[in-house]
Amino acid sequence: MEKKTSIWKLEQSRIDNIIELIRTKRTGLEENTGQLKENIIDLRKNFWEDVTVNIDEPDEVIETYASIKQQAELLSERERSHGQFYKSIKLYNRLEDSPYFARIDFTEDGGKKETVYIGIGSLMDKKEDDFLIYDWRAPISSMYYDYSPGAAEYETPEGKIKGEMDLKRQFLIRKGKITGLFDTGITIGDTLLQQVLGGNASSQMKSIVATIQKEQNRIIRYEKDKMLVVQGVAGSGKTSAAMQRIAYLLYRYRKTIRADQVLLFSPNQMFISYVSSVLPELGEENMRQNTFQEYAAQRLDDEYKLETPFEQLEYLLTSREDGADARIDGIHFKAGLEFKHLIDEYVKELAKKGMHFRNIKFRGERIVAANEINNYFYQLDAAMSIPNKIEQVMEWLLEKVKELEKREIDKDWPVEEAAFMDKKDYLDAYKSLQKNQQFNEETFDDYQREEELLTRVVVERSLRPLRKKIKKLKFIHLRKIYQGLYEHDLPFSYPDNWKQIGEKSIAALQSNILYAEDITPYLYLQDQIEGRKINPVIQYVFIDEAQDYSPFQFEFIRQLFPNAHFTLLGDYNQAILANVGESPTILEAAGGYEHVERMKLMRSYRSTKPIVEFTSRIVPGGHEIEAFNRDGTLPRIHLADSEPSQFDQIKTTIRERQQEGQETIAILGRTKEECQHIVSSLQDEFSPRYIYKESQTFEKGLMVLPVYLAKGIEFDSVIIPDASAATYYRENERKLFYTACTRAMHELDICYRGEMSPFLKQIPSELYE
Ligand SMILES: Nc1ncnc2c1ncn2[C@@H]1O[C@H](COP(=O)(O)OP(=O)(O)OP(=O)(O)O)[C@@H](O)[C@H]1O
Repeated sequence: MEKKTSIWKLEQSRIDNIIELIRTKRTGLEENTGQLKENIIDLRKNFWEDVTVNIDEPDEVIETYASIKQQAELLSERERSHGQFYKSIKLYNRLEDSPYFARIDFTEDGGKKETVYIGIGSLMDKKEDDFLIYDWRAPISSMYYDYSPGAAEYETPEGKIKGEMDLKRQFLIRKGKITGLFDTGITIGDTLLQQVLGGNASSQMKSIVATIQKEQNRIIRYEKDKMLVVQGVAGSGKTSAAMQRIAYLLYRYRKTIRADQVLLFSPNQMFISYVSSVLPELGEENMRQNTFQEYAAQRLDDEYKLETPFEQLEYLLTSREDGADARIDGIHFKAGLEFKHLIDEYVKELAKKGMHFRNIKFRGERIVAANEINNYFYQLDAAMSIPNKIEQVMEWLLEKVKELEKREIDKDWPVEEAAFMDKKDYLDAYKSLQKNQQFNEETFDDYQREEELLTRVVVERSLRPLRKKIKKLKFIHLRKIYQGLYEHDLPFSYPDNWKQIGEKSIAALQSNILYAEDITPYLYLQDQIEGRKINPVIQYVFIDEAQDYSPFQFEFIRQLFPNAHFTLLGDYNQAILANVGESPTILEAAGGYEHVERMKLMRSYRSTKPIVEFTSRIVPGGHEIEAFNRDGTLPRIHLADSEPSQFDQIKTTIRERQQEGQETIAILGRTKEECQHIVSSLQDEFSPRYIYKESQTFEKGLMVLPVYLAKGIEFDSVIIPDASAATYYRENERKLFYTACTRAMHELDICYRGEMSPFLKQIPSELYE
């Protein structure tokens, strides 16, 4: 005890010294930042005074250019330093509160013992000679995550460093004071991890730097192959590892990669806001985040209403209409790469025949007929690619518009419209004429000339939207071309009910709805015709919940980012979207690519041991799932004999959980309809928050939401309102049920009526109450 106290005091006094140094450094920096800011303002104000502008002689032009460039470089260098200072100040503020979370003592073979303190950022001593704190991402820090005391090693750019680690200590420091100190043995302090995981759910994901596990650290620091595929069980820290990996990459390649060159594909909007605080907490800027849906919507310019994958799932969970089977078959077929090959074949056909174009109209009159465009297109050199031909068509149409412009100027309508021009438009037109030096004060009263020039402006303006449309290639009738896919008989093995599949899609398209399963193929076809849109800037793409992306969709994304490294994370047991059907998910199928590294995460950290033991029985192969050793109560299954008593049961459960202090309680319904029903029956007493749209964020308290919106998120307590055999019985909903149950961190309650779902029947009764 005596020893511990003295260690504690010693460590605290080191922290006190460090905090003092942090404060001194920060004050110095703040003074410098202030000066720098003034300096930047001055530079901006006097930018033109400090450059020599002279453009009369060619030599002087070069000199002027050099002078401007030099001045601009100076300014941007100062601005960069300012950004850097600002970042350092923010880091000091965080370090002042909690300078580090770990210490390791390491003796390199043949070297001296080194004491390494690890925190979220690094700190040098006064003389800037030695590290007082190492960044958790520094090579030496990796030993903290990878080894227990004993022989240890770490990689550096110069090679492996081996030695002996004889102390591994963890700290909990808040407001500069040690509140916990543990010397750890075999794994990274179970004590600390126990404490962290025992806390309440938060509406924002937290960083896990202090307790990253060895298997997670491999993912975070992986650098070799272009593609990393992680299959991890529910709650194994996939998303957490992904976020730490981004922070790691931004540090490791800080000279070459910026945060906006990293893109994370997220399952929904709620998830986007859930993870958005992790990187700022670590002192990094957020990466770009997008849902695939958002990306598609941007590309399609609001031409269609896009069905979301969640609406598609709702349809499948609830639809009993005729033709639903055809749609399901269509969803599965269109998810596969075979459909992509089919489109490739179709495009080859289109090079010969079958394109569709739209009439070009102006003021209700047809200027160029669709078949004229068609003829022009097909008389172009057959060796040219379709996108090249399209470009030629565009140029040709723009020429036609020019001719049209000349004709329209002589008509009456522009004169009439010019007369009704409002004052502002009139002045704008006048100014633009003056700018083009077609006009001056003396000639302005020349009425005829004024009229002529104004009509020209009127015509040019009226033609602007048409020109824009042509440049955006809107003369291609993509919908019809896409529909043509169902009409052609290409040498391919179509599903038997291809015709019915086509009818469903076409009916939707004609009402301007693009089904979720048609979005990727539609965009892909568009790219083949208009030319592929690629993004060469993005260096790292992360796909979370990757099990829900179809192989076609993944291939499409891969081609979109030709220079990127990919990290895919997911769990095939949570493949709840209809894309995949019974086929392997991309986590399993990504094997077709070269240079892929695969990793597995088998241990679940989110839920208590009893919950993991229970939920792992729901899915095949679940015996391989390991639970982190965190105690808790057994899940409870509640039987009711009628609907009212089932609701009473739910209410009692809510009250109990609230009394226990569970802050975030989620009732996860199978469909929206079920959720609405629950919300209305709980309204009077509990006023739960109903989350039905992915754009909503979640907060602490009691909420009701469909399972698919809870993807990737967690709650202190989860209540499954109805797990009767009449509700959950279809085999293809097993994963949905599993996903629902694995959202629980501390408590899981399942209600049912009559017979229990077959997914529950197989669970040994000693695993629940
Ligand atoms: N090393 C760790 N230290 C502390 N907490 C951890 C660690 N690993 C995971 N966790 C916690 O476990 C929970 C689950 O993590 P995360 O959401 O990253 O898992 P996931 O594999 O993405 O889950 P799912 O597939 O079920 O959505 C989170 O609360 C996370 O903070």
